[in-house]
Amino acid sequence: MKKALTIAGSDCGGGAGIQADLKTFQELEVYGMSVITAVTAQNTLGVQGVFPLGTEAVVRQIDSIAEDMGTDALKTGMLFDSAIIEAIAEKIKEYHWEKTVVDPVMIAKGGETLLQQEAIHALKNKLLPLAFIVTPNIPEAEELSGIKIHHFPDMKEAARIISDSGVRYVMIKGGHHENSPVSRDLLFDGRNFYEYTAKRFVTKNTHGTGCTFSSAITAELAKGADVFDAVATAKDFITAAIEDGIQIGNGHGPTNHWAYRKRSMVK
Ligand SMILES: Nc1ncnc2c1ncn2[C@@H]1O[C@H](COP(=O)(O)OP(=O)(O)O)[C@@H](O)[C@H]1O
Ligand SMILES: Cc1ncc(COP(=O)(O)O)c(N)n1
Repeated sequence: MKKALTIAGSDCGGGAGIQADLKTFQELEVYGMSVITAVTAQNTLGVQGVFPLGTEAVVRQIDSIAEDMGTDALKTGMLFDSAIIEAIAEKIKEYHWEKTVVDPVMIAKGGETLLQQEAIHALKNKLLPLAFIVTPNIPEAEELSGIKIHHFPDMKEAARIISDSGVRYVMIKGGHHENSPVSRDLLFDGRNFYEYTAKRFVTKNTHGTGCTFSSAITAELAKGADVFDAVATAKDFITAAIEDGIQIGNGHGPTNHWAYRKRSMVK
């Protein structure tokens, strides 16, 4: 069985972070492992507390996995600060991990900070050069590129700038374009652009969409898919998960990780 690792924050509410990643790995039939960078107290209403674990705890978890089991692909999510990012970058180099998906989580949907401002430099300069693919949403792409994204052509310009950091593929997610009838994501390979478009659903149950999407890419890469097939499957997975989103809690409910497999069983 292929293995996938997530290095991210815990969401006790189960919709985002480590919990969303492991559910996605399971649904896509890879063996899931996790390295926790921070524990959050969180629910569908927002983030009530953030408790980082510190670099030693992160490094020791990575070593435990690498020295025994290894992994076929990995993703990073919430990383909290530059010390944690630098420690992870060193480990990715040490273990020659090539299939690294970086989801540059910065701010929760409710506006709470999940990455310190001081860490953005380390993310760009230490982690992105080691990454296979980076998956920013629109505000994250603005932060990484330094330009404002108003329209689709701006996404292309931002992707070009982010690509200069040395990452192989840039995938900018269009989920934040709320007035569009479609959800249009853009992949850039350093030369050409590829669009992944699906129906946009009007729903408030979008907690964990980015985590779920990037972990689905990771699972597919672990199984040996190329980047285009991995992104296409991840897009189908997240679209189904959003369409069947779950009304749990009083705020932004989670997506439904079971929806994709349920549909393929019905077919
Ligand atoms: N309302 C929606 N309907 C359909 N797809 C969506 C919707 N919101 C987001 N998506 C898709 O979900 C994925 C995650 O995007 P996004 O929500 O922008 O990420 P993040 O959670 O990091 O902000 C992308 O493929 C995006 O196009
Ligand atoms: C621990 C943790 N990691 C990431 C997110 C971002 O979630 P989203 O996927 O909705 O952007 C979150 N809210 N909590």
